[in-house]
Amino acid sequence: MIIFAGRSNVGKSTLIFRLTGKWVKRGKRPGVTRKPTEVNWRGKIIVDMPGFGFMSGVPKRVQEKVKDEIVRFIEEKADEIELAVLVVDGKAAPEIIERWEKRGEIPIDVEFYQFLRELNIPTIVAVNKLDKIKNLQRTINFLAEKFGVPPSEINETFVPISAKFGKNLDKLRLTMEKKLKEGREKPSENLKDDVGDGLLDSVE
Ligand SMILES: Nc1nc2c(ncn2[C@@H]2O[C@H](COP(=O)(O)OP(=O)(O)OP(=O)(O)O)[C@@H](O)[C@H]2O)c(=O)[nH]1
Repeated sequence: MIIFAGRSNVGKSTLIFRLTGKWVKRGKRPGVTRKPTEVNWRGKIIVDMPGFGFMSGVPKRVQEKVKDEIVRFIEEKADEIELAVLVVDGKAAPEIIERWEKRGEIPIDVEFYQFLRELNIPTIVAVNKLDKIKNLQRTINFLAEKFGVPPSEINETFVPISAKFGKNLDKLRLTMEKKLKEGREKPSENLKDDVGDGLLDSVE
């Protein structure tokens, strides 16, 4: 299972169409609460998650509910999810992140990325709307810093694309295939042992 997630209106559906040739959520009105939509593609299930974050005309209470449902879905399916593609609007994301930080809140994209990594789900950030980004390198570096991605992992994590204009999608496909092949990081078992040891140490 591969999931596509991101704020509302970042271009998730356009991207899934570009990659799979399948339209998800046809005829949907923006901001309408809905369930994750699944399509079959090359023997895999592709899931388009509902958009999270601000949606014009949607009460905050509903937005929170959507977010909770997404989190629950991912936690329940964590073992089945081989890859997550977090789609961000490369033009809007830096401004939104700064706005949230100024308010003293953790930006939802940052929170979401870290949530996926905590679940050990391999994650790619598709930096969409490349056609509108003025300084690409600066944007990527900014996002990497905020998401806590070390410089050595930037290339395999952030892929600038334009879903609408079909730009750089080959790079995204290759990166997705690479991550799928690599699978999950294995050290979680050792990590668990270490954590256990640490706890025992402190008891003794
Ligand atoms: N300029 C530009 N616009 C894009 C690009 N990709 C998508 N869009 C536009 O962004 C808008 C939202 O695209 P959708 O694919 O519906 O976005 P979504 O993330 O599925 O939206 P939700 O259903 O709200 O979650 C549409 O008007 C798209 O045409 C891009 O690369 N560049």
